[in-house]
Parts: sequence; structure tokens; C-alpha cells
Amino acid sequence: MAAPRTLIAGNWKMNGLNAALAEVTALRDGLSAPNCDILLCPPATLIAAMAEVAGPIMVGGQDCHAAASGAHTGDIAAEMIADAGGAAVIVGHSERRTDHAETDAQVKAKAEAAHRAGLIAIVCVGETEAERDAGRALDVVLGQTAASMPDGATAENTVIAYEPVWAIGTGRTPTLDDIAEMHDALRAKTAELTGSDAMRLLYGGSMKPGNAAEILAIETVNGGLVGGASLKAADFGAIIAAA
Ligand SMILES: O=C[C@H](O)COP(=O)(O)O
Repeated sequence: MAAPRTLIAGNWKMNGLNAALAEVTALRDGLSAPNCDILLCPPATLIAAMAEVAGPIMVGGQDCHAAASGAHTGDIAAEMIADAGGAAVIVGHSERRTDHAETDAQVKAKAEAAHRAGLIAIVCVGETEAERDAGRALDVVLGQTAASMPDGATAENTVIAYEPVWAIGTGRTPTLDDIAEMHDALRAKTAELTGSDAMRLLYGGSMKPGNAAEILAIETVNGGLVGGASLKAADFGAIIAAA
């Protein structure tokens, strides 16, 4: 099969006021024929304004509710993200799974909501350090993947992001062999679950300009989900250039 087109996605998490849009215009203006798709997921408050200035950069949300509307104070529907100019939404990030006790079933429902609204669902999975130390990383991640995979998932509407919880924001990453082992297993699992061997598999967890090229060179790594290093145009642009 042809390799899926690389996706470099940035997750701003709970960072960014209007002034931070200057980083987006700097990134946009510095892009020269990027060899990949690019996505930025700011806080919901910035989706519409970012979409106005992003140019070829796709914009997305960081979470959505499973319902299209209703009495859910503080939540945001996938349809609202699409209405604001979004093209994608992250679901099941480990910070959501931990801070809001989100289950695989809820993540699956959110991903299906994303599809209902015409958004690409970026479904996050990843093991804790204790799970890796116990030799359970593959079981945990493949189990999350199976239980979180939305019905109707295709290579076009769904992306899987492997993010070892212990690597997020820590400056630590798995070895390249460990990333390859997990991504090879995810390639097989996503093919088994969806019938497609072209679903994009992103690596996330302390991806930086200094390590992006070697991680992105792994055959079954089809991009990155970048947190801290997506906040500055120079850093994110360097990762995009490494793709
Ligand atoms: O969604 C992004 C990930 O949690 C990675 O964050 P990080 O690049 O700051 O480690």
C-alpha cells in the first residue's frame, strides 16, 4: 500500500490567548510546500479565530461531547467545532481520561460524534509507566484501541495517536524500537478492526525538533501529536520540516 500522508498535529491543551495567534500566522507564513498535513488544536475559545488566519493549516478541537446539543453545561458538540471552522477533534486524550474519568466507551461515542459532524476523529491511546513496567503496554494500548474505535472508522475519518502517558510533557520518550513495536502492533490491530491498513498512526509524547526526524522515520509512524512544542512557530515548524 502507499504510505498514508503524514499528519503533524499540535495540541495546545489549556494554553493560548488571542495574542498567541501571532504564532499561527508566523507558522503559516513560514511554510514552504510542506510534505505533510498540518493540524492545530487550540482551546475551543480560539478555534474560530484560528481558522480565520490558519491558511493551509487545519484547525481542530481538543474534545467534544457525544451529543449534538442539549443540557450539558460547559461541554462542546462536534457540530460546534465544525461550525467554528474545525476539521478534526482529539478524543480520549490521557488528560481527559485521567482528569474526567473518560472511559473507552465514552471515547468511542465521542469519535462517532466527530464523524457525525464531518470531523476527523483523533483517538488517543497510551499506557501508564506502571503498565509498561509490568509488561502490559501492548495489551493496554491494543485494548484501548479496540474499545475506543468508532463504528464506521476509515483511514479517512479516523487517526490513532499513541501517547505513552509517562512521555507526555516529561522530555522522556520510548526507544525507537519500543515505538516501532507499538506502532507495528497498532497497524495490525487497526487493519483487523477496520479492514484498512492505511489508518494514520501518530506518535505523541515529548516530540521535539531534536527527535522528530528519527521518530517520523519509523515506517509505521505516520505523524505526530505534539503538545508543548506546538506552541511556538519555530519549534512546530521545525517538526513539520522534519516530516
Ligand atoms: O497531545 C499531545 C501530547 O500529550 C504530547 O504532549 P507533549 O508534546 O507536551 O509531551
